[in-house]
Parts: sequence; structure tokens; C-alpha cells
Amino acid sequence: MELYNEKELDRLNPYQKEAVLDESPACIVNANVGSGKTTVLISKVQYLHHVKKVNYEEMTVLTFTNKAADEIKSRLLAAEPELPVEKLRGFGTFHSTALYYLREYLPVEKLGYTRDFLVIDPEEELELALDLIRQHKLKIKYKNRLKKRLESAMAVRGEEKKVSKYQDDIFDLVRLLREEKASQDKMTFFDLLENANLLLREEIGNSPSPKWVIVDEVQDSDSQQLVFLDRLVSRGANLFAVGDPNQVIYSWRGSAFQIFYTLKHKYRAKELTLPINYRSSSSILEAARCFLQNGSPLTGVREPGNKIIVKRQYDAFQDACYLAGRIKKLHREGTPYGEMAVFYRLQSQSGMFEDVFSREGIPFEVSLKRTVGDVPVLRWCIRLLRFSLNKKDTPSGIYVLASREYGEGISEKKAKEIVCNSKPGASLLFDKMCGFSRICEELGDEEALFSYFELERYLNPVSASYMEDRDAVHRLFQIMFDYVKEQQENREAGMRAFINSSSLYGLDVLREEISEEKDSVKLMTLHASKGLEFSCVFITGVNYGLIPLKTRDMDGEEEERRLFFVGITRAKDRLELSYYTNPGERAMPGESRYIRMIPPRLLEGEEERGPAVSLQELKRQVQEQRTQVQERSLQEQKRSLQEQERSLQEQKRSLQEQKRSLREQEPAPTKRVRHPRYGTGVVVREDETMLEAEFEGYGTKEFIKAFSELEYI
Ligand SMILES: Nc1ncnc2c1ncn2[C@@H]1O[C@H](COP(=O)(O)OP(=O)(O)OP(=O)(O)O)[C@@H](O)[C@H]1O
Repeated sequence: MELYNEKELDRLNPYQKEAVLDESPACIVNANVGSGKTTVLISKVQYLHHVKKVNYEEMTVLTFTNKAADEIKSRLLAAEPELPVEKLRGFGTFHSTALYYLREYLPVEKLGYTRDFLVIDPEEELELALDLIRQHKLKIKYKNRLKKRLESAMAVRGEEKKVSKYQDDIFDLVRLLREEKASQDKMTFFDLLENANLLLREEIGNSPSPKWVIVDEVQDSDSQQLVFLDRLVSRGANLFAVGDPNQVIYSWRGSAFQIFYTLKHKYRAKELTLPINYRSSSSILEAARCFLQNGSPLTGVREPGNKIIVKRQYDAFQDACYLAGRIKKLHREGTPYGEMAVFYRLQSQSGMFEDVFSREGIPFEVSLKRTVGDVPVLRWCIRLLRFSLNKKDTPSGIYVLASREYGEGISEKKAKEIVCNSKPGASLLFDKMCGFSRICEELGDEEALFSYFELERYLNPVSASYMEDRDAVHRLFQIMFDYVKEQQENREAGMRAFINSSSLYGLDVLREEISEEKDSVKLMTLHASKGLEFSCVFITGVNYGLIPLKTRDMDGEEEERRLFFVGITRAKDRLELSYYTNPGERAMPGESRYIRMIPPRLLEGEEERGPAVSLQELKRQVQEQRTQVQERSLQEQKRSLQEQERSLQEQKRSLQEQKRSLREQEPAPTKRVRHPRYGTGVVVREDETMLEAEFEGYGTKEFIKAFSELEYI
């Protein structure tokens, strides 16, 4: 049966079809968010295989995350269940593909390694570096930033540039570290790409020489990854790279906006576009357009859908309680939990949501890349296996023996003596590790492995965490045995491969990773949301200081904006944003400008919103509001003064009233006057100018005071 036919192509829009059918030696697809990059990538692989008859083994498909690689592989396997998974070994992250090349093809011996080298994480490298500083009495400044300093020093190319700006021994440390890692047969993630790049340059005649290199999320490639691409392209591979410049969210790793430009010109690549977004409702897309940076048109095909809800909350706790209710309601109305996600800016924000959701009985998963090293008992077990499989890894041997929690708990000094001098008989556990290779193939199952190392004794059976630790180790061993069986390699090689994947994949190797099938709400940082989609997305803490984070420069600010763009474009049907009025020290109270950048007609909140405004306008409005408030208060004061005055006059009048009535009630004191003609009289009425008096025999007479000849008596 033809697995890929015209019908498959008909599902694609014309832009997608053009990208799939394109056969240029180099093609860069500048794709919009949600425009079907993954769809196109998978179609391309199927088209090349089924129509152009390119074997899967002749393709290298590079992704940015393990999850993306797994998705591509599982979609290919779903379409073609008989496809042996080994044929897809060239499909993976840059690091896992480099590991595959180094193990299978490249002459690692030239760099002092054996094919059995093991991958270590950066923490282990740091331990090694600190040891070397002590041993060689190196002068290293800013040791608290050693990890960062090592990263930068390792990236320096050209001997003449290897001069420490702090005038210390950092470059000697890098050299010693490189030698030490090779002598212990260990590589870090950085070394995987670095060594693969070195050997790929030299080993032109040697495999691997893929016919096609297909790259996902190319916008986030760093300089090492671009060199890796270049090595493969210069061996004659066709390049097909897909990416979105609006989703560059890792420029601190060295990826840059100019990658498209660089690739296009370096390889004279044909540039295609995927403009149509299939994912989000048109309201969500319209909001997303406010955060676009490269001005490419973002076209959608969906209905307007729900308005974007904006909620003001007192703090994260109140928000978590509100979200718990909201999520339950949406679930009752038919949205599966697995179609809902809560995004935040910082991992430290997840705790509050985890607590409240567990209390409220909401199933949830936190997307957190944890390494096996984050679980103490697993870290100890992995190092036990590391030393058992690689006797050159003396630091792991010492770590196992000198651990305070597990093993024999012997002193570090003694552990060093035993491991470095290979002293048999001094420690039972050490002897077991040394004898592991001899019995490894005979171990029937994970139980036998557990018993061989007598772990019921060494996992500290009196500790409170014993049961939990024992179960975790059983699980680790069981998965390792399954993995080894799947690999169809010998036991030791399979175990090595497992340990390497545990370093590369983190705890995902225990299949505790976020799985889409599980019906649970997903909690994750905005960074972790990349490439995913959900029916309903809640972005919490949209306060200045969180979203966006305070940044040092414009580049940082632009990256924050792209990160928010990535977050909102994960939503298919519902987008809900919240901000806090009491966000704690890190952030400012109130909504961040990102909410104000969205046109109000797209928003629905609990309060009436004014029009979207610029910061200047906002400032003006605040000042205007202040002046209005001041004027209003002055008028209030005036009104109240007038009120008081009126009331005083009332009181005065009422007092006069009372006085008058009292005067009327009381017999007025008689005033007497004498007149030369009428004799003595009694005053009956008087004001300032007039006076009336009654005279016996003459009656009442009225006088003008100023001209009368009256005399008071
Ligand atoms: N031609 C098409 N017709 C209908 N739906 C499509 C088409 N192409 C892709 N889709 C759908 O659009 C959505 C987004 O596709 P996909 O996840 O491949 O996009 P993407 O470009 O990888 O997204 P992102 O930019 O977020 O990484 C998916 O739900 C997919 O099924």
C-alpha cells in the first residue's frame, strides 16, 4: 500500500504543500505561529521517504526538545506501525543526535575517549572543576559564578583569545577539565556537540552523511548548533529548516533574530512562508498581532470565539482559588482537564497553584525538567552504576562510598584511598562495583540487580524515606531493564545507553513526563509552553516585574514580548489573563502594559476599561484625574463652608427670633421722656431715628430724634 499519496497532500494548504514538495538544496520556511510547522515537517519526512524513496536512516531530523522529537516519531509510527524504531535514530534533539553520531560513527578515540563514554550533567562537571582547582591550586576569581564562567571560557575559539580578563587561571582550568573528562570517559552536553563538530570537520570520508537535514524551531539554534548543521550540509545534505522569528525566546543562549538571514544567505536558501494560523480563534489572534515584531501578516481561519477574560486578583492565592473554581466549571461544561493549562513566568510561582489544586481535588501535572540528579536516591544509584560500568569514573566511586545518606557512609578520605588505589577487601560495596562487569550479563531481572548490590541494606532502611527510596530505585531499574531489552544490545552497552539518556532526558526517562494523554491540567512556565496547544489557557501574574520581567535592555524587553506572544498563541478557544493588586516584592501592583496593549473590545473583565493607551497617555490621564480630584475637593470645601455659613445665619436668626419673642413676653422696661410742650411721656416705640411717646392729655406723638427737644429722664 502506498502510505503517502495525493490525499495526504490534499489535507495541506497551498503554502504547506509547496514547502513539502520543494526540492531545493536548501529551503527555509519562515512560518507563523500555529501555521502547521509540525504538520509540514512530518509530511516532508513522509513525502521524502515514500515518494522520493529516501530512507529514514538517510535523514537527520533535529528538534529543539525531546518532546518535539518524540511527537514526530510517534506520528510516523502511528502512520506506519511496522516501522522499526531504530530506523529513526537520526531523529532527535541536537544533543541526542550528536551522541548517536559519536557512539556509532565518529572516531572518539582521537579525542582520548572510548566508545563507552558516559554523559554527565553540568553539576557533575562543576564538581570536577572544583576538584581540579583544589588539586592544581588554581587561582580562579568569582567561583560563585564558576558555571557561567566555564561556559563562556569554553566557547572562546582561537588560542590567542584565551586570555582571562580577570587575570586568573580560567583557561588552564578549561584545558585541565577537558583532559580530565577525557581520562574519565565523560562528556557534558556541551562536549557532545563540540566533539561531534570537531570530528565531523575532520572525518569527511566517514559516515554519517545524511541526504537530508530537517530542522524544527531553527530560530532558537545557538552557535554550536549552527556549526553542527553546517558540518552536515557541507557533507552534501539538503537542508530544510522551519522556524518562526516571532518565537525567539532563547537569545541568551546565543540564538539570534538574524538566523533566518544568515541561513538564507549562507546556503542561498529558498525562502517560503506559512502564513495561516489554524489554531486560535480570531479574537486571540488579533490580540497576538499586537505583540508581533517582524511585521509578517498573521492570518487566521477561525471564528471570533470568546472574548479574552481579564481578572484582577488580590494575590496569587486568590487567583489560584478563583482558577480552581473556574477550571471545575469549565470541566463540568465539557472541557477536559487536559485541554486546560496555567502558565506563569517563573517556576517558583507554581507552588501556590499546586497547593490549591491538590486541596481542591483538581488533577494536575507540573511541567518541570527535573534530572535524575534531583532525586537524591536516584542520583546515588546512577553514580553507583556509573562507577560499576566505568572504573575510570573515580569521582562517582568516591561519591557512592562517602555518601552520608546511602551506602557504607565511610569518610571521604578513606573513600578516596579505596577508590584511587583500587583496594580490594576494604569495602564490600566497592568490591561489588568492581566485580559488576563479570556478573552483569547473568543478572536475570531488576530484582537480581537490587539484591546483587544488597540495596535493602545500603538504602538506609532506618530512614523515614526508605520505602519511597526503595520504590524509586525499583522503578528506575525496571525501566532500565526494559530499555536494555528494547535496545537489543548487550547488557552493559544497554545500561550505558540508558544512563546517557537519563542525563539527556532528565526524569522523563522514568516516564513521569507531562503526557498529553493524561487528563490533567498542565502547569508550566511560559518558556515550557512553546510548541504546545490547549483549548483554554490561563496566564497568571500579568504584572510588571513578572510579565514582563524587569529587563536590563531593549533586547531583553523584546524577548519578554515574544515570550508573551508564545504564551497567548497556545490558546485555541479561551484565553484568560490575571494580574494582582498585591503581587509581592518582585512585581508592581496592577495590570502590566501587556494587558493595555490588547484592544479593549477583545477583552472582558469585571470592570469597565478605558481605551487602550500609550504610557504617555496613561500618565496624562492620571494627572488629569488628580487635577479633577483636587478641583472637586476644593468645590466640596467651598460648598461646605457656605453650608456652615448658612447654618450660622440660621442660628443667628433663630436667636434673634427667640430674643424678640422673649422681649415680647417680658414687660418692656418703661423709658420716660420730657418734652417742653407736652410734659412727661412714656416711650412706646423707638428705633435709631424715630421715637414715639405717649403724653397724658396729648396722646401719642412721633418725633424725629435728631430734631426733637426730647430729653430722656
Ligand atoms: N492545513 C491544515 N488544515 C487544518 N488544520 C491544520 C492544517 N495545518 C495545521 N493544522 C492544525 O493547526 C494547529 C497548529 O499546527 P501545528 O501544531 O503543526 O503548528 P505549529 O506551526 O507547529 O505551531 P507553533 O508555532 O505553535 O509551534 C494544529 O491543531 C494542526 O492540527
